[in-house]
Formats: sequence, C-alpha cells, structure tokens
Amino acid sequence: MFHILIADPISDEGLDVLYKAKDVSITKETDLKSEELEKRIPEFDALLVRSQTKVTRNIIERAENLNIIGRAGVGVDNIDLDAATENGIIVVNAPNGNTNSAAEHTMAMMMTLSRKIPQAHSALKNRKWERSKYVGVEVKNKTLGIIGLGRIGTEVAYRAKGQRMNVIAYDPFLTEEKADKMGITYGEFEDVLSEADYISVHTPLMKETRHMIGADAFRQMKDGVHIVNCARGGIIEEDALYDAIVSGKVAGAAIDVLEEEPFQDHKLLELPQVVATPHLGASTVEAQENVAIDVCHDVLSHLNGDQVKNPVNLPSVPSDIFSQIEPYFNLAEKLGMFLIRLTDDVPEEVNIYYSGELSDVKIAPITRNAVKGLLERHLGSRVNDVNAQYLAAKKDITIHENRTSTTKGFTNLMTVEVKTKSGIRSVSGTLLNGLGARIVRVDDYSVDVMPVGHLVVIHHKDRPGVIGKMGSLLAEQHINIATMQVDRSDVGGNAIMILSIDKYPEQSELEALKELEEINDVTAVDL
Ligand SMILES: NC(=O)c1ccc[n+]([C@@H]2O[C@H](COP(=O)([O-])OP(=O)(O)OC[C@H]3O[C@@H](n4cnc5c(N)ncnc54)[C@H](O)[C@@H]3O)[C@@H](O)[C@H]2O)c1
Ligand SMILES: O=C(O)CC[C@@H](O)C(=O)O
Repeated sequence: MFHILIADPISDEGLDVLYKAKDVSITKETDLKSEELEKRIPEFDALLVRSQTKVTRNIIERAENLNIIGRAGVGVDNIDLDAATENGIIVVNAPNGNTNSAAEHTMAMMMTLSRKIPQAHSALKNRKWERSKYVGVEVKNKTLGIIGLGRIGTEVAYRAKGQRMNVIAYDPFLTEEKADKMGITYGEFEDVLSEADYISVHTPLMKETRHMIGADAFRQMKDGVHIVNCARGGIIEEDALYDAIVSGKVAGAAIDVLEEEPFQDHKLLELPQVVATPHLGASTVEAQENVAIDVCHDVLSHLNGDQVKNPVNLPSVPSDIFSQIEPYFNLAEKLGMFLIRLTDDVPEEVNIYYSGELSDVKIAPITRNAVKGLLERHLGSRVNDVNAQYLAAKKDITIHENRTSTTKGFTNLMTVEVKTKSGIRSVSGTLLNGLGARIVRVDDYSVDVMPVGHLVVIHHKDRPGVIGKMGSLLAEQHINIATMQVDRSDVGGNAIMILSIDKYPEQSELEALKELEEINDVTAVDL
C-alpha cells in the first residue's frame, strides 16, 4: 500500500487518477503548518504540492519513506531540490498544463495595467465616475520585452504580436534564426531593458535570476516603462521596483507574484500604479485539471516502478530511447553489485566501457544503474538512480563513461572497472538475445554466469582435484550447487570458479572453503 499526502488543493480530476489506482491510500491535509508536515511526513511514500507548501530540507530529511514529490505546476522553487536529490527522492512537475493559462493571465495583466481597469473598477464600485482620471495607453505598436522565452514567454510573444506589438526577447537559448522565424527581435538582456515599453519576465526563479531586475536594470529602461511579473516573486527586486515607480521611471507594474507569499500587506500594494493578483496565473479550471492529471499519472508511474514523464532532478529520456536502454539497467546494476563484492577497498575511480550496440545508445541512465549497484553494498537501499551520482561524487569517486569498438564477439558488451588503492578490478556483462543477462568476464577470466541468486566466487590454484574437494565440502554442508563455471590464467596457474548455489552460505561455511590449501579467496555475492 502506498500512502500519498496531498498538501495543497489539487483538482479532483487529477486525484481521480489516484483514487482509481490499486493499493493507494490518500490523505488530504491542505492546511498543515511546516512543523506539522515535518512530523507527519515519515508516514508517506509520495507528497503532492502546488506552490504554497514549502518542501524544506528539514521536511525532506525526515521523510524516510518518501519516494517522490509531485508538483502540480511548473515552478519548483518551493522544493529544496538539492535535499531531494541527496536523499534519493525524485521530484516531478507538470510543466505543460498551465502554459496557456499563465500566458493569458500575463496578457490580461498587461492590458489591465495599460487601461487602469482595476483602479477604475474600484472607483466606480465606490460610486466615483472618474473618466478623466483613468486615461490609459494603447499597446499597439509598443515594444514588449520578454525576458525568458520558454513555454510561457513564447505564448506571450505570439499573443502580443496578435495585439500588433513589436516583441524583443532575451533568453540564453534564443538564436537570431529562431527569433526571425517567430517574427520577433533577438536581443541581449540590455537591449530588452533599453528598447521595451513593456517588460514581462518569464524565467524560473533560480540563483542566476534572483533580483536580475534591480536598480541598475531600471536605470537602463525607458522612462514610463510598464513592468509585468507573472512568473516568480524575487526575479524583480521589490524595493528597486517600488523606488522606480515612486520616482516615475516606471509608469506601472502588474504583479501576480511576490517574494513572500501569501502577501497581504506589502508596500507595492499601496501604490496606485500597481495592479496585483494573488498568484492566479495558473488558476483556471483547465490548467488545474491538466497539471493535476499530469502529476498524478507521474506519481503513480513512479510508485509502480515505471518511468516518469516529467522528472525535475533526473534527466528525462524519450520513451523510444527508454525502451531501447531499459533492458540494460538490471545488467548494469548487477555488474556494479557483483564487482563491489570482489573489491575490499573503496573505489577511487570507476570506468564504464560500452561496446557494440551499446556504443551508440544513450548511456547516462545505464551508468546511473551501474553506480547504484556499486554503492549499494556500503550505502544500502537508500541509493537509487536519483542520488547515485551525487553520492559517488560526495565520496570522491570519479566516474568515466567510455564508448569502445571492442566487443570481443558479443553484440553488446558492458564493462565496469574500479580502481582502488590495491589495483584494478573489472567485470563485463552482456544481454544475450532471448537468453537475458550474463556475466562474461571477471578480471581476465572468461565465464558465463547468470547474474542472479546466490553466487560464490572462488579464486584458487589450478590443481587436479580442487573441484572435487570443493564439491565434497559443500555437500557435507548440505549446499547444493546449481551451476559451476571455471577458467584459468594458464595450466597450473591461477583459476577462478563461480558457483551458483541454492542458499546464501553462512560465514562459517565460507571459512571452511578457505581452509583448503589451493584456495586463495572466497567471496559470496547475493544478486
Ligand atoms: N503565475 C503563475 O501562476 C505561474 C504559472 C506557471 C508558471 N509560472 C512561472 O513562469 C515561469 C516560466 O515558466 P515556463 O513554463 O515558461 O518555464 P520554461 O522553463 O519553459 O521557460 C523559462 C525560460 O527562461 C529562460 N531563462 C533561464 N534563465 C534565464 C536568464 N537568466 N535570462 C533569460 N532567460 C532565462 C530559459 O532558457 C527558458 O527558456 C516560471 O518561473 C514558472 O514558475 C507562473
Ligand atoms: O500552484 C499554482 O497555482 C501556481 C503554479 C505556478 O506558479 C507554476 O509555477 O506552475
């Protein structure tokens, strides 16, 4: 049974996806204070929020059973992503469902700002007929400067063109060619500031964008510029905006978001030139249904062990590529688990070699599984593909991926190699068409071992009778051998034996095997 906490109001259409699912229990607590959430969070496998609940490091670190945080919306600035990644918790969002609503809200705010509709409306409601006081300006032929031309910025650009505005945009990913195709002007940040009559920000709130519009940016703007922020509070520095409005530099501002929310009492709200809404950009029936449905599907997929569509702290893999590489995930993890059992010292460097068919597929997700396998021995089950790479880096283990053409006769071959202070150890595996995964090489020995169940890896001297002695000893301990693989370096030299047995051996049973004089070492590996 999976326990899911809904901590913010989320559309019932989305929640229906969860209500209809098997083995899911849903708790709706949309008024929890931060301290209460900290106390309750250990009960839950999944947490669903919108923008209101702040998912802090404290909450995440107490969330011992949490697998996934779902954000019904785009911005994830209310979730401590680093803490989630470090703790192996995947964060998913719903980036597409509210684009249209946010773009429409931006246009509504721009128009309302230009025509002073809220101010005139309030006056009239107070029975004041003040026609001369509320003279506006047209947007036609004015220049709209867009900062952040992503999903919403792009939709705003098209709508502004529909209003016959000129559009200039700055986005690190925007090229002149793309701007030409859209019929807008490509600009640097400073060009947008100096050329626009209206400036609308549409970036995420991140370290790099926090306060990107401050006193210096206002100085570069035209006198009488209009400002719109329907993205995130904090992109615009609020004190600087206040001063720019009071000084007359900025004619007016339309604000859907502020740095501290919920906001009721803010000095910007006292200014008659400011029109504001309480973070309503995504508040339409359609957007809320869309984001809730999207995020609930992803939460359910993840809990059921399937791929999610909109991961935030894990690169997303298109489904056709995913189906091509997914069969290798298990092989990669098993190779990592196998190899680390043979390695007593801490790995300092890991090299993963991909050959044959594997040399031209997307390998990063396969690597994550190999690293997960390598770390599980020491870090336990909390290692997963979300935090494997982070945890490796934290332990100063460097990971290198290599594509090679050496297939050694296999159509696909993957080798995991670790360097430790006592040397290099490696293991190779392949997926055999129709037969599944095989370990085909351990260091310099060739073998053919299914990476499942209880294995015993024995390094021994190549002498007559060793196999017999080993068999008799195991028989005395009532341990049945299912399969056996043997290889040697040269006649009478070193050799390896990998047994697959029917139960995990006791330490004393392994010690008994080590007593044989031909045996160099014995390692049990449970896969
Ligand atoms: N008011 C609301 O209710 C509401 C609703 C939806 C989204 N939002 C917010 O709107 C914003 C945009 O959402 P989106 O879905 O379009 O996101 P998006 O990721 O599609 O677009 C963001 C764009 O900003 C660009 N960008 C990043 N750093 C930049 C920088 N320093 N300068 C210029 N551009 C930069 C990115 O390249 C990207 O193209 C986000 O902050 C989101 O949280 C608000
Ligand atoms: O939850 C909301 O309504 C706000 C959503 C919006 O800010 C977003 O980033 O998607």
